[in-house]
Amino acid sequence: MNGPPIAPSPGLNIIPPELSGGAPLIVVVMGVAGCGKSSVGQSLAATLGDEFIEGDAHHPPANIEKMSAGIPLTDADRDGWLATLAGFIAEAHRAERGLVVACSALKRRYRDRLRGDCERVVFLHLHGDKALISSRMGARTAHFMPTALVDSQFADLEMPTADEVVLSYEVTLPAEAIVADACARLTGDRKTGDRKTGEKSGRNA
Ligand SMILES: Nc1ncnc2c1ncn2[C@@H]1O[C@H](COP(=O)(O)OP(=O)(O)O)[C@@H](O)[C@H]1O
Ligand SMILES: O=C(O)[C@H](O)[C@@H](O)[C@H](O)[C@H](O)COP(=O)(O)O
Repeated sequence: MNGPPIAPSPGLNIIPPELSGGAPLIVVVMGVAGCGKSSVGQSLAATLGDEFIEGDAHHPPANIEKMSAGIPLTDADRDGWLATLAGFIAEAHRAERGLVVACSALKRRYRDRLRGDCERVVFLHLHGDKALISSRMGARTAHFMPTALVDSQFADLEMPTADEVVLSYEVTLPAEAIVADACARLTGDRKTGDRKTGEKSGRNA
């Protein structure tokens, strides 16, 4: 594997033993716009054989219009969107299915909302330098999110802490390295590839 080695941050990157070996986990790939949620999330879901849900596809049109116009979302704007994604997570949890969701989940209370009482939820936080993330956002074509919103994204970000179940990666790492390391930590002694492949539902349309 190329790229810098993966060094877990203290207290993070540990999947509690009670989550290893049981039903597949539900992963929320989180972080500010442009950090790599969609790229890493899609690839992780494909590797695990789980369904992938693109959170952006579930914003109401008013939220997309607001962000496109360079106006940051408020807690109220995010409320219904988080409820929708929390519903998908609860459904996967009930069915004991694995699931990967790309969702910024910037604030602690948003993450608590997404998790609800589903104990199999793990957050995968992609974090990095504002300048690097801005340049990746700027290089992206055909995306509604303007680089102008990067400051508000960082202002809203509440870094996950060790009392949350979090895998944390620097965005300087290649996406393939992040996926390989996360996959190994998430599956523990479970094997990937022998699970039923998640349906690619219309949720991402
Ligand atoms: N680990 C990485 N290394 C280099 N480029 C990356 C990495 N992850 C994502 N990218 C690129 O950065 C840009 C933003 O990634 P994207 O997945 O759209 O982020 P997000 O979904 O968080 O907004 C894309 O052009 C993507 O190809
Ligand atoms: O809560 C928010 O402010 C948004 O959800 C935001 O964080 C999210 O990242 C956008 O939907 C942009 O989409 P990308 O993350 O794909 O740039």
